[in-house]
Amino acid sequence: MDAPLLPREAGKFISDNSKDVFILEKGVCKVAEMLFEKRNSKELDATGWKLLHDLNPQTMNEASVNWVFVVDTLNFSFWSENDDHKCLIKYKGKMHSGFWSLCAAINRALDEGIPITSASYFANTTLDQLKYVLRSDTEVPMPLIEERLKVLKEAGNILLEKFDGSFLNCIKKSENSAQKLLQLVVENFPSYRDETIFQGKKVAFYKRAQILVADIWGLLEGKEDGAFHDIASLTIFADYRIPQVLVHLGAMKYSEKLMEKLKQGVLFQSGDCEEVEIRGCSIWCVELILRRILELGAEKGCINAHINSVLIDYFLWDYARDHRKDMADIPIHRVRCIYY
Ligand SMILES: Nc1nc2c(c(CN[C@H]3C=C[C@H](O)[C@@H]3O)cn2[C@@H]2O[C@H](COP(=O)(O)O)[C@@H](O)[C@H]2O)c(=O)[nH]1
Repeated sequence: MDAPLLPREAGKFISDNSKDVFILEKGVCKVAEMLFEKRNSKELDATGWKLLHDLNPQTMNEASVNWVFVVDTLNFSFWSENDDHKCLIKYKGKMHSGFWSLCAAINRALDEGIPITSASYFANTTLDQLKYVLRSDTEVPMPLIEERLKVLKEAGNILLEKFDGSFLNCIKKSENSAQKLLQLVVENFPSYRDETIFQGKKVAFYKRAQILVADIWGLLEGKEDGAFHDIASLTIFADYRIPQVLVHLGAMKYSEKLMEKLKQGVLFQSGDCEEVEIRGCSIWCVELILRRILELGAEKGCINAHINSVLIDYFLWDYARDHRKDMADIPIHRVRCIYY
């Protein structure tokens, strides 16, 4: 089959043909104005990736690059059926949930002398070793542990065979292009091929591949090997938090039928039309928010060309984290998959 629509075009196509998810222009403008006011803050700057998140590696070196690769290879499906019973991981005296529980587990393992971010180790990890590394401090384990083992070992063996065991070698082949690195990741690492069919067209979200490129950009602060001249070509990373916060902020809305299913906690399959519409409309909604931010800049004579969908994503994702209680009335869509 021919090449898929890439995330931005996929988002537009899905939004143009969506039946249960809608983008609200007034909400798009309101979110754009909120972000425009923060255009000079650390929250909308590449350095925020380290400055705002102490679990992220703070040193720009090869070990940190491989830390990002391992974390983004495992960066999926942290939600629990019951929010009162979920995997929590304690690290340096603080309890972490969701994505941050993964980072806490990786850092805890490294502190214990387990070389979990070295390809020669994680390519040959056993199920028991990975269960130990990702062990929860509650009775609820991290979801999809067997799938995590499979994708981690697969990625480790490919990294050893094709990139001499280091993701930095893959980055160097990208010649400072985010799109080239994205393609290298998707072509070489099968678990990153986040693609599906929507109304007869093949569409790609590439959520983990895009966030991997973005996190490398953040780690390296957009400098040297991380100086991607086309970083603005990436879209948001279509996960289950961004849609929730876009609906909460009034930029997107669900049909009554879909909202009812979400409230009932219906388990969707990766590729279901409602799931694809939620992910695709989220992408296109943020593209419209970005477009409005740039219009505001032009209208007010202040160019903020540095703002892109990656920084908007990071801001919205962190906003969702900080406003979890305020968003309690907006359910996430539930899918168990290795893509997000
Ligand atoms: N769109 C988007 N999705 C993101 C992230 C991140 C972590 N990125 C941080 C790391 C460095 C940067 O500083 C970011 O702050 C995880 N996820 C996704 O969210 C879900 C987990 O949610 P919860 O259960 O609440 O932890 C799951 O699908 C996971 O894949 C992001 O940034 N954007």
